[in-house]
Amino acid sequence: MQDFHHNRARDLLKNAEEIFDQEAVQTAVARMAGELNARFDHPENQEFPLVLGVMGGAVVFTGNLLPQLTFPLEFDYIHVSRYGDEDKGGAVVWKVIPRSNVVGRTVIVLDDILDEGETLAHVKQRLLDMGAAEVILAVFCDKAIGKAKPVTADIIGITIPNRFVVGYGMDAYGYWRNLPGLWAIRTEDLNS
Ligand SMILES: O=P(O)(O)OC[C@H]1O[C@H](OP(=O)(O)OP(=O)(O)O)[C@H](O)[C@@H]1O
Ligand code: HPA
Repeated sequence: MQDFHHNRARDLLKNAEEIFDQEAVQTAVARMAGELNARFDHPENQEFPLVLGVMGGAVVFTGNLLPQLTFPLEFDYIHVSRYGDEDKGGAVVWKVIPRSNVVGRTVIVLDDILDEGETLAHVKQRLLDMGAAEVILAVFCDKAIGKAKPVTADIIGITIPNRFVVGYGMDAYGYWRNLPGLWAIRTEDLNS
């Protein structure tokens, strides 16, 4: 069983193409931190935003970005999944819902990828329905899918081509969230 997954993961990566290396990723994240600091790190800005990481894909992005933010904030997480171990999205499934600490707050939502936009549209609406004062969507990558999305991100790290990617928190079939760069999976290696 373990060797099946080990070999399948290695085969996927063998045929994949690195589209953004670690340095490019880190440069993009530093720029995003700068954009957030430019808005929130002022003595006259007395906000105390709530930063919400969308688990599990945002775990790496969140861990990199947070120490680069220089203003007072509270951190929490939510857990939503739409892809599971597939390469096509389905219904949005909530695993950990937002808490009452969102009420009246400026909420900065961190996610790894805006693909079809269903997940973050759902997340944003839920936060607003719960009473968040403002929701800022910060996504590490925005996939150019060639059609309109139900939501747009306020802060974007990189725009990626319309390909299924792994790395920097993103997975295919559970594999390769741990890669420091971004790799596009070969179409023939996808299930759908
Ligand atoms: O814009 P969308 O098409 O809705 O896709 C984006 C979402 O898909 C991924 O989550 P996934 O459901 O794979 O769960 P994961 O975070 O555990 O990988 C990713 O982390 C985003 O939250
Ligand atoms: O391209 C992707 N890769 C990994 N996870 C994803 N979730 C939505 N799109 C993607």
